[in-house]
Amino acid sequence: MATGRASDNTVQELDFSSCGEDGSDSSSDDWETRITRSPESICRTPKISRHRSRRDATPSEFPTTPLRCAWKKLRLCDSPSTPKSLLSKSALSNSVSKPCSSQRSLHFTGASEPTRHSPAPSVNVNPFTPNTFRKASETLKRKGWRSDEDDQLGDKEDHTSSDEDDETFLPSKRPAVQASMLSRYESEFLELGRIGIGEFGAVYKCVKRLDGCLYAIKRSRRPLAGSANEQLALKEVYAHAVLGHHPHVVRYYSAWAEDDHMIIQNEYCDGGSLHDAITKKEKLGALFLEPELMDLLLQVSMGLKYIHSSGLVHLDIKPSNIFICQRLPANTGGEGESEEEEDGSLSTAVLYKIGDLGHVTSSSSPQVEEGDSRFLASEVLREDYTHLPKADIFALGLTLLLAGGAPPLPSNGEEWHRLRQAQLPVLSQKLSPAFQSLIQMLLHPEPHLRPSASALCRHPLLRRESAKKIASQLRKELNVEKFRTAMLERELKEARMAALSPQQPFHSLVQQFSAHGGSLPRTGNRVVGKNAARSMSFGCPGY
Ligand SMILES: Nc1ncnc2c1ncn2[C@@H]1O[C@H](COP(=O)(O)OP(=O)(O)OP(=O)(O)O)[C@@H](O)[C@H]1O
Ligand SMILES: [Mg+2]
Repeated sequence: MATGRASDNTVQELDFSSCGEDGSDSSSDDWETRITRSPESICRTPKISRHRSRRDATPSEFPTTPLRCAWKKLRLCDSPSTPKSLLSKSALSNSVSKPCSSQRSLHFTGASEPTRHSPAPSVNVNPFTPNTFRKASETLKRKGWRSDEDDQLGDKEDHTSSDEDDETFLPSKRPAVQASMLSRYESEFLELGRIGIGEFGAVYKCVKRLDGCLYAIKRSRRPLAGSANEQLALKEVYAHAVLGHHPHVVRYYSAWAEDDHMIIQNEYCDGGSLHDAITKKEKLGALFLEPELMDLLLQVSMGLKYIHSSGLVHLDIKPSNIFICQRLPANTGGEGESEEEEDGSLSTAVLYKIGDLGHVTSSSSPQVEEGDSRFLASEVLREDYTHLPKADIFALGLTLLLAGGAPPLPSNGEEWHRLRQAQLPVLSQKLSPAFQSLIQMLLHPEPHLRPSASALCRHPLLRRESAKKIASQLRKELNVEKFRTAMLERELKEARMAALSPQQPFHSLVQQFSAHGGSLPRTGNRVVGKNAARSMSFGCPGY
């Protein structure tokens, strides 16, 4: 998997500007030749190669597949729509392949009176976004980013995909592109940089001009019409649309077709993928330790439980398809997280989310497109689909091994088979026997003997670890509260003493308390610890 900064060339050469049928494919070809394949994406079993050739088959071999028809119908470049609305709209109209006049009238800035020849829309600042991004947005606002004169903006090629983007990204300096020339992607999003490349496509970090929030926009690498790739693309969209929202599944917002490529707008996960996190730790000579592995296992099991209970299976669970969201302190006590509270993952610093639903299929009537061969359960290779959800459990077991320090997994050969015969690699850390045997169960050669995702969510070992974490979090919070109370008691005592002293005039009392950043002690309904900022200003040992 390749991550990193979007090179100047890449950004410059992307051609999203056409939404007509007759858009040239040359940009796509350039695109494809520029892409370096991820190590994960090039590992396939011979069987998968067979599937691959099926995918790359000519249109005539798939003349009337429903998916093909659906794809054609998706070729709209209209106002923002869900796939469902796209489909229903397309059923009503035959004019879908014509350049869309409605798109020309899309105006998001509100900063100036939109005209037909207005430049690219700028980006709105969302006051409700988390601090980091808001700060960046406000800085930009101060710099006059959202001015009427978009040609004052900085160079688009200055954008990178680095973490500093959140703090310092600059908007694009567009040549005098008229809004009427913009694709939906361009008119609705400001691209900040490329964040990853996979088998299916490239993923870009973008800010949506209208709501000012970050999104991960995935664009298929190859033109889809006429190839079986459209089946994969649509699978991902269908799965997302059916799945709805879950804290451990990457959230889907929208999808549309543009210039014969599928574009999917997903939640942006600021911690990147688990694969990135493992690589980063490896470089530092570190590993995911047992409590972290348990947390990972519990959280991904929750996501899988949700997917499986919806009658679907993922079939491509692996570190590069598990995404990380760093939890902001402000979120930890928020409402609307009851599901997480129930599951016990509220106390964790990171949220793991299952993404990349391109291989999802129904467990009852499966159409299997195997994922990465390194994570493939042997029964799937044998085309035994009777316990498909357990194939996800198997892949999760291997994912845990990798995070726990196992050497790289084989994509075929003797070693591949040994792993599927309960012969696990030696890890570079010692795990407790209980956890070791749980991992062994995940990788059981007999799929029906592997625990289900639901059983894993209830597993005492994982629940205990999660309870320990909650207890430690609560202990920390209790200590902070104790410290605050102690400070308030001290202030109260000092105030009482000062009040009792006959020499001290009232105004000096006021001065004394304001010097402490405090307030006069009140009789009545003082809420202890309410003014947290004041108490914390004395400095809290250990925090
Ligand atoms: N929502 C997201 N938030 C942050 N980064 C993302 C997101 N989606 C994808 N990425 C980045 O882009 C890379 C490729 O994404 P994704 O897995 O969706 O594409 P893919 O083409 O299906 O890849 P593969 O076939 O290798 O699984 C990921 O490994 C990750 O680094
Ligand atoms: Mg992927």
